[in-house]
Amino acid sequence: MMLRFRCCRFFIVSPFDTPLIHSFKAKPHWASSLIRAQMGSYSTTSSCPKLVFRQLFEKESSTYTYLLADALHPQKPALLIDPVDKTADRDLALIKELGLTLIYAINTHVHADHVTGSGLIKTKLPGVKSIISKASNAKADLFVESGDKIHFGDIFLEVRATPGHTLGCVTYVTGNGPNQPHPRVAFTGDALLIRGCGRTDFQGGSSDKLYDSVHSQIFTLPKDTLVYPAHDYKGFTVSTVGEEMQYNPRLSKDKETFKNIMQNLSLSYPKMMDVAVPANMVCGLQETKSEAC
Ligand SMILES: N[C@@H](CCC(=O)N[C@@H](CSS)C(=O)NCC(=O)O)C(=O)O
Repeated sequence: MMLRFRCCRFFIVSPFDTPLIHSFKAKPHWASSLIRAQMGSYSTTSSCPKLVFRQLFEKESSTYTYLLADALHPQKPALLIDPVDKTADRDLALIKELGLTLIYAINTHVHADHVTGSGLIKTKLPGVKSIISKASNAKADLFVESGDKIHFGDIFLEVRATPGHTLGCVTYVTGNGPNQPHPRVAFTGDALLIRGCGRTDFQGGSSDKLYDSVHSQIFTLPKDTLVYPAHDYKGFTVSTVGEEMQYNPRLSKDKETFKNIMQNLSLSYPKMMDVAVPANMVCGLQETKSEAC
């Protein structure tokens, strides 16, 4: 049991190198403990032999798709979080190369800026099941709600409802347990972006709800939890709960300030919105409607 736990630990590596280690030595013992504790919240380098993890990027919509699999399970069951239609072939080729068995195509919400790859993937691999939240009102094979667990091999994701960007947004968090990845990993969709958050001006968006969702469902996770969002527009790849609690320029503020910021974002509507939203309500394949979901 101990061996399995160690095997699945994400190794904490300092994002800083030697000069900071020197400065540790110059400080009293209590100060270095404090710095080490704070560093734990910001460390993002990880390794876990059991968990296959790939962050994949679709550059037109700046979308991240995540591939996860249990490499130690005989079938190597895998899932994709937020696949994009344009990069579905790339992702499926990688899955084949790695000898994984894709079982789920999962969405964090009904996206407005790109078409999901779920439907397309299902036409190519009919055994794959699509998953989305019940609250999204979209078509899929399986619907999840807060507290549900999605198992792939011996690893699972826990579902946390995080409405606010859209009504049906959820965050998927790796399980809390001795044989689960450590630190935990949160796939936050558009609820929490790195140093930002999803807009709240359409699709049932609400800045009031988003603030509550992030503070109650994400900022209550351990501070070293890794944060992987559905988009990044600034070149960031990963953050942590502790880092976003401290430095997120929107969500580290009080609720009234946050609501004011969100009201004044003045973003133009996503270019693909009129195509993407109706398509994503039916798994990304409008022409074949719900049969493909
Ligand atoms: N320019 C892009 C859309 C950019 C955008 O609005 N992104 C959304 C997430 S996708 S609906 C968002 O919430 N952004 C928050 C922010 O602060 O940027 C396009 O035309 O597709």
